[in-house]
Amino acid sequence: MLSRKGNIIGKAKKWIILISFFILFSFTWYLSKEGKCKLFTAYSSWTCCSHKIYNDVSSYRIVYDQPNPFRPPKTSFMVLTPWLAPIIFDGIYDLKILNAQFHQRDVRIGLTVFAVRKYNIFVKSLIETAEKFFMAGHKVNYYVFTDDVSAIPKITVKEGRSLVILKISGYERWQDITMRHMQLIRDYIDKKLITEVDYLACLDADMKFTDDVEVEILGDLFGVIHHGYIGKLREQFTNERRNDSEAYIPVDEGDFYYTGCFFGGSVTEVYKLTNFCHNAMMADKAKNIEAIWHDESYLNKYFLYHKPTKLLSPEYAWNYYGSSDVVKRKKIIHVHKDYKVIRD
Ligand SMILES: CC(=O)N[C@H]1[C@@H](OP(=O)(O)OP(=O)(O)OC[C@H]2O[C@@H](n3ccc(=O)[nH]c3=O)[C@H](O)[C@@H]2O)O[C@H](CO)[C@H](O)[C@@H]1O
Ligand SMILES: [Mn+2]
Repeated sequence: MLSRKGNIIGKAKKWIILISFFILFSFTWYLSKEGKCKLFTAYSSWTCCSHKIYNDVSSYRIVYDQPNPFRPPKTSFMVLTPWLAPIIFDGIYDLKILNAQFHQRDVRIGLTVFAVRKYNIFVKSLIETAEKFFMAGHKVNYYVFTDDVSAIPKITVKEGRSLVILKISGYERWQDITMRHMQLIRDYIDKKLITEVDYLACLDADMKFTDDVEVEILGDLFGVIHHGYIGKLREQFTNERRNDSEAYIPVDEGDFYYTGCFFGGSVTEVYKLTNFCHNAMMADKAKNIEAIWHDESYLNKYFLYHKPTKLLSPEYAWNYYGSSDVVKRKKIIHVHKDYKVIRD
């Protein structure tokens, strides 16, 4: 009798445990669906949104933290210019939202790099780090312009991405090499890129990616605030000050000083920018003038009167040594180089 009773209790216990598990599982499933439990929503949003290309809004949903209007994400530096362009710092955006938006549009992104003469040594680490950190999960084409195709090593890129090597004739002077990339980008947009990509990012060769650089940078027109001039007065900017140059900027004008090593935007806006810079350089050349910082000076002139719609913080073009209170994550850095040797 006793053993039978014990048997019944044992069976009941098993059922109770089984039913409890079932209830617990259903409850957590419900929470994950409703976005009420972080652990499960993190898992479900990762499985549904990471690195896939979606065009149909109804086929997925994204779950993310609600923005808190009383908790601005950054208070130590301006994140909105007076012309209402965001200044992109780590922590002010949610990539889940941005990736979903850009995947919906199935965007194609081009990255141009010029590697002429000795600068081809930078290409391998630039592309390899880009494969790790640049626009993960999106369609990317790299365009490497070089005078020596055979010097560019074979680099395998991930599915959905391609590496295009383009032969160009180099220039004697390094100043001409760096300045002429405006013309070459402009002409190649006209010839090919206008139908191949939606956005174009133009980067110096002597750089490498050290952290994620994703769709947060994309917009109609973007420029990067030069790390050396972040808190400087406009009269301290190294703009061109000769008023007969097309790059001339008076001392009482200027918002930020932008670096020449990284800029971009929609392919049509980059066309306008490169066209302006090239024409301005040619007009100056006819007057026997070369702006103080070459293409960077013309770029600063363009950005003064065609203001970028997104400004990237110096996280996106940091030097290989120093640190800063403002910049927490260095996403792209300059590679150390011996100027005399490399430009020789
Ligand atoms: C961070 C920064 O302020 N960058 C600017 C500064 O950079 P840098 O001093 O970093 O100039 P740089 O030597 O990197 O030259 C600019 C780019 O031109 C290409 N190149 C140059 C020389 C050469 O022999 N072969 C070659 O391919 C290459 O892509 C290189 O990255 O000054 C340059 C000209 O004054 C440009 O304005 C740069 O954008
Ligand atoms: Mn450089």
